[in-house]
Amino acid sequence: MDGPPILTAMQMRAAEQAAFDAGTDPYALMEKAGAGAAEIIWRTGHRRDTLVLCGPGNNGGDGFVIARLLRDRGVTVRVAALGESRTASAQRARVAWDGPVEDMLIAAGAGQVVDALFGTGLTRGLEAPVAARLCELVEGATLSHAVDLPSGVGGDDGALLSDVPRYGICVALGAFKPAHLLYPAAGQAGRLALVDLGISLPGTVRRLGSPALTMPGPDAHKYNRGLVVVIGGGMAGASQLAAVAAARSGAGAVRRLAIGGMVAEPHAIIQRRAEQGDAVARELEDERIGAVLAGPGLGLDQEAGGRLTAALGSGRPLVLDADALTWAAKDAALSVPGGSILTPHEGEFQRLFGDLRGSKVDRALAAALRVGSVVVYKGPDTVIAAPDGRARVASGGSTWLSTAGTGDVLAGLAAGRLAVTGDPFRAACEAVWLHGEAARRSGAAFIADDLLRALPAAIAARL
Ligand SMILES: NC(=O)C1=CN([C@@H]2O[C@H](COP(=O)(O)OP(=O)(O)OC[C@H]3O[C@@H](n4cnc5c(N)ncnc54)[C@H](OP(=O)(O)O)[C@@H]3O)[C@@H](O)[C@H]2O)[C@@H](O)CC1
Ligand SMILES: [K+]
Repeated sequence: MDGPPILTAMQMRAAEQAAFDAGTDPYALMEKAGAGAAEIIWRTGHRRDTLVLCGPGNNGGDGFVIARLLRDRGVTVRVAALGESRTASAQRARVAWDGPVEDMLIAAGAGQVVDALFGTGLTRGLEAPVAARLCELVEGATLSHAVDLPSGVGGDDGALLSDVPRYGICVALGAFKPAHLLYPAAGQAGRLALVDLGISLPGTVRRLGSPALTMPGPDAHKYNRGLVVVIGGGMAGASQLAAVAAARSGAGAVRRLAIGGMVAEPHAIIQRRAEQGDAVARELEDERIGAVLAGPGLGLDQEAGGRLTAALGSGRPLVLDADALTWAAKDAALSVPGGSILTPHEGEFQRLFGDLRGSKVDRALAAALRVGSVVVYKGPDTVIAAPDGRARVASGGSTWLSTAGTGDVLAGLAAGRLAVTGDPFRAACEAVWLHGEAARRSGAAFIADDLLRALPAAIAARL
């Protein structure tokens, strides 16, 4: 679950400063960063003729180190700079490169381009002629690498501050930055690589890693493996997708409370009629219940409100999705109990929390703190945030997930894992990972039902 840390520019600078204070030589760190990046570029580009673009700061310094080390391996390397080097380490790296330095704005292209113009020190978009030339050079190359960050992206929030080309590989130095995983910036690199600089880093915000799941023990039975109740509504298919996802997430038993006709299969899902709030409340009195899911197909009529009110007042661990979030946004009387899991997409998030400031990670964390619950802020870059400040980011998954019913599957997985683990943050992380893995295994043009079939193999892969 714990992938590599994600640091803002300020956190990165603080981590580097702590390493310097503890005796690390700043120039040695630049050499290490440049060597790590050069190794990755060498492995992919080999002897391809290379143009390294160097900016005025330490990112440019990394570029001079990379140029020198590639040339030492026999690569034909040219360097083009944007002005003078302004930091002590960058000046030292520039002196160590004893070849010519061309003007970036008029330099000719090459088969491989390395962008070391700007990294975490970028404070504003590139001037239009610089951005235009950068795009021409990168798009004209067969291989391209952005060093630390694509020049022109806001490292902390993933915004595009000027025109940014699309790179083959982005080589992150020391740690991932939010822009490596948050869109639109995350879409500007085909692949991500990470160079470990060996410095100690804070780990509260991380990339989502693969979970370690466990088999049921010999004492397992359907109730101690987790009992899930899914509250249904007018759209039976949505709550059914969620119920099957909960069952296939490893939970021991799943009940679906239906308001109308029953769904034929699978037979493993127990279906009961519960149309009014008081009937739902009675169903939720069972103390063995490990998670209640409300939202998928719930409805927005008065009776749906009654069913949701019963869930909110049940005292059981909750997962709230879809219509439950719409209800919570429009009816201030419906307060979300702390310790729940909320799974809003962009529109639901906006309706619930309004315009929060900062990056998607910042907004998810602020929302989690406000409701005292885990927030799964969905999208091509899904952020899972806990009220204690932990966050995990899952990005770059299958874009085929943008189809009807996949949100119901995710909500069901979250409820299932919550019943299994009893830990909302862990459950949300496991659910997002399993959802992404089931999508990856389902290939192209799948439908939500296909994800359900892919789940057992996705789980087996992590046992
Ligand atoms: N710290 C370390 O020890 C290590 C750091 N490492 C590397 O350092 C990178 C961070 O370096 P950095 O802080 O020097 O910032 P960087 O991104 O090179 O640019 C800043 C310069 O650009 C300028 N500038 C900004 N925006 C601009 C614009 N739109 N158009 C024009 N100019 C603009 C800005 O000037 P100003 O804003 O004052 O005008 C300043 O001169 C990091 O990403 C990693 O690659 C690694 O070597 C590991 C060791
Ligand atoms: K760069």
